[in-house]
Amino acid sequence: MENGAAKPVIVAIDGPSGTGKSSTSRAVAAQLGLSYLDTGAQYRAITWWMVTNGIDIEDPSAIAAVAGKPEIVSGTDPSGPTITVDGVDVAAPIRTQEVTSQVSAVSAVPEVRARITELQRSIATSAEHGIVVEGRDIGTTVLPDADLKIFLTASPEARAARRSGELKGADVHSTREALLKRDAADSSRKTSPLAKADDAVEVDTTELTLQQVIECVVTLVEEKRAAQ
Ligand SMILES: Nc1ncnc2c1ncn2[C@@H]1O[C@H](COP(=O)(O)OP(=O)(O)O)[C@@H](O)[C@H]1O
Ligand SMILES: Nc1ccn([C@@H]2O[C@H](COP(=O)(O)OP(=O)(O)O)[C@@H](O)[C@H]2O)c(=O)n1
Repeated sequence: MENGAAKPVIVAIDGPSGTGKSSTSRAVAAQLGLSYLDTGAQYRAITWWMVTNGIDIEDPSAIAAVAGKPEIVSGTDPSGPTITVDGVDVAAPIRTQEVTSQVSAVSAVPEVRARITELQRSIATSAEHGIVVEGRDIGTTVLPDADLKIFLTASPEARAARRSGELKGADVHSTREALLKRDAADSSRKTSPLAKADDAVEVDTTELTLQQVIECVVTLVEEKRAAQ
């Protein structure tokens, strides 16, 4: 747009675990003055609530029955994203092994996805300057009309090495197995599985530095904006 504020731009970044979605999305949003939404944190938050309230994670109908109860609020400033459940800051507890190992089961429940998807759409449409939203089904289901869709990939070895680097003391082999198990569950669920949208740009980050991935995505966003 000439002589005015740029039209809000919506960027969807999807891909499996450890491909660099969070780090890339945050940096791109910060660099371009956009909001940032980590949708995985929302699924982790609802999982944390289920675990904390003693809901049987093996029972999808028990999860479905209470999916509407917790109030999840996401702060979308890329320099300090936040997440609360019923007013409690859960940024740390949602990263525990306990939550990580249960999140795929909770996020496969259609009532959970419907609730969280609605929340994601309302956050995305109210972002004044635009937003980078990262997850598994953003380009396919949550925001199919996003201005730009990116699908990040990397070899399982690279992803496991990155993740075990973060989790001090975790060995690469067991991290790789856990990560592949979660990918398989996320890719095979019936409702809105992890998938590349037909019109997404695929970026294999195996041999790229984080900085190179960020630059690549920033360039793609700028090209889109220039063409609008
Ligand atoms: N291209 C890259 N090269 C090396 N390390 C990376 C790269 N991209 C991300 N990382 C690191 O890998 C880890 C996982 O990245 P993250 O952004 O959390 O991935 P995701 O959100 O896809 O699970 C982080 O420690 C991050 O700094
Ligand atoms: N859009 C999304 C985002 C995450 N998720 C679920 O939430 C889990 C945690 O996502 P995450 O982005 O925090 O995962 P990692 O950063 O550990 O890869 C995934 O394994 C999925 O089960 C989802 O189903 N849909």
